[in-house]
Amino acid sequence: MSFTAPIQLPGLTLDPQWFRRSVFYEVMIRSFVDSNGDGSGDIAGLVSKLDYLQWLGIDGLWLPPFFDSPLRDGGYDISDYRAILPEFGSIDEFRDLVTKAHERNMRIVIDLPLNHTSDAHDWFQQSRADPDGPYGDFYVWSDTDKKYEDIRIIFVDTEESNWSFDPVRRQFFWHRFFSHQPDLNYENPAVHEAMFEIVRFWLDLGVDGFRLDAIPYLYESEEGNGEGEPKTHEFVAKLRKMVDREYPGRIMIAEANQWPREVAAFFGSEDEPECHMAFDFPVMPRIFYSLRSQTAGELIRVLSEVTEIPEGAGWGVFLRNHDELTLEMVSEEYRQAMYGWYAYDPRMRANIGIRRRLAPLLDNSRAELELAHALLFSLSGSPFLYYGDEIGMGDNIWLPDRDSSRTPMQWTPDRNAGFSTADPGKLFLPVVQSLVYNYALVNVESQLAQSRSMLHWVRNVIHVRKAHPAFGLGSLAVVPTNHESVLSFVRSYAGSSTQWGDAPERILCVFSFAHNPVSVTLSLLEFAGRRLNDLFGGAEFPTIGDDGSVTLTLGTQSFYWLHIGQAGADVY
Ligand SMILES: OC[C@H]1O[C@H](O[C@H]2O[C@H](CO)[C@@H](O)[C@H](O)[C@H]2O)[C@H](O)[C@@H](O)[C@@H]1O
Ligand SMILES: [Ca+2]
Repeated sequence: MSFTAPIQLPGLTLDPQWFRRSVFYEVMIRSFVDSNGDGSGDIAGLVSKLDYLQWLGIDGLWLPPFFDSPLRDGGYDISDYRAILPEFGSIDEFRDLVTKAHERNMRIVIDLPLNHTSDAHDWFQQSRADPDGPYGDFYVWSDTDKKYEDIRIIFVDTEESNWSFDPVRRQFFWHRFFSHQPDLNYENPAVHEAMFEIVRFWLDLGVDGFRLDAIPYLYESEEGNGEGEPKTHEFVAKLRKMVDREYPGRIMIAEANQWPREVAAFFGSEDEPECHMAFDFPVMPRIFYSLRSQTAGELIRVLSEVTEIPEGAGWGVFLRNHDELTLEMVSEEYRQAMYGWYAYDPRMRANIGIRRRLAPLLDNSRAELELAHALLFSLSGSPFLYYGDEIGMGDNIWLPDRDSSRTPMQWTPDRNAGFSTADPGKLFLPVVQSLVYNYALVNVESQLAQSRSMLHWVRNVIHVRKAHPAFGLGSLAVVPTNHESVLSFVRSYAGSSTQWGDAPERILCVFSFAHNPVSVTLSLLEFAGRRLNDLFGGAEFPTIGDDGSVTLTLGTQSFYWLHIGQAGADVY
């Protein structure tokens, strides 16, 4: 893949591969900090916490939509792509956010739902009122709801059909998500142009990239299944060309909840690149499966599958995000097992997934939280943290839909968890007050004051990861073991000098999902005779035998990151 030289933006290091070295943080503006006491988080509030995020080691923010919206789908129902929802702030405040983030060498990636708008968008209002007008063909209209009948429904909890009848235009319109979110008609070149202009608008304001929301669903056909159809890929490649030509260095991230080969298609090819990054949906539920089943087999299987992606492209790895923990990428048998372990109360489910936060999912087990994060920070791809997970925030399953895990960030034990000075009844969502996760117990301030807190642990691991380019840029090779509960792989990177000199950096990662201590033998023939040292404290581990085997003991649900010494070296 060839890169046009990026233009250096003030404050940012010039690095065409910045996204592969970055640790990202998903922050919902509405949920983070309320600067003016109106009960809703806002841009100025986020700006006030940039120092905190920088201290944590965050290099990039992913901001879910903050545009004008009736907020019937957390902002993914946009009524004006160029306007900021007034309660979140203004364009000037957004400019200030970009400047202040860049001053800290932190990038801003914004969410771009390209597939659909809100039915309150002026385009839809004009489209339904005037079929022959300039927006008449902006949406997918039909006289019948019998088209594309094989295309699945995504929001199975609320939708019975992908078609809804519009009483104004007296036709059906197509929607892959809520019936208030009509799909745009990408068969219409004017829609392409309109979207390109919106992309340019935000790039001109200095954003560093886009998460392309629900990207597989742009086109539908009778022959295909409406997911990643050839014309969808053509559009994404065309968008990439424009971004590379006009805004080199800015990135596109695919949100495609699909199998590895289908997701990988969103990277495009060397000649026809599409996205720089794509979220790894198949690996995520398998982390949760391994934690409860005490087996590493499913993770080993997906990690062993070689999915070729273009040179320079990268995966995005995550544990949780603002949506339900989707189980679309596991078999029915595994899905049922996971519902049993993680969503024993039907209230915990949403669509095909589980609407809970990380800490409650893992029953607030520190060992499991550390193990899950150690995977997040060492798997192939850039890690995306979800706001609040760094302190083990809880959720509120009594709230509707995915609001259960979008509650206000817990900063202090004071009123409204330090999120807002508003009357508590005025908050957009109540703060978590459950027995275990009550904001008086779980908050940033108290965790800053405890050196062994989850927050300090997460920060430390982030900094260790960032000291080793193999994690961001290296390859991953699964290591055979003799224990079904153990996952092991080697991350290797030969590209640049490290604290150990110019020799390739190799890191052995070992994870035990067993609920009791284990002894495991690894087979590392290629590294016979090499020394192993712990990446955190430097402690020396058993040297790999001449036959390539090494036996390690691991405590309950624990892990190691070990530096593999150079051949013949007697120190590491
Ligand atoms: O705008 C509609 C939705 O778009 C994204 O959806 C994704 O989330 C779904 C689950 O909530 C998932 O099943 C689907 O595959 C994704 O495309 C966005 O992240 C959602 O918040 C939004 O409702
Ligand atoms: Ca506010």
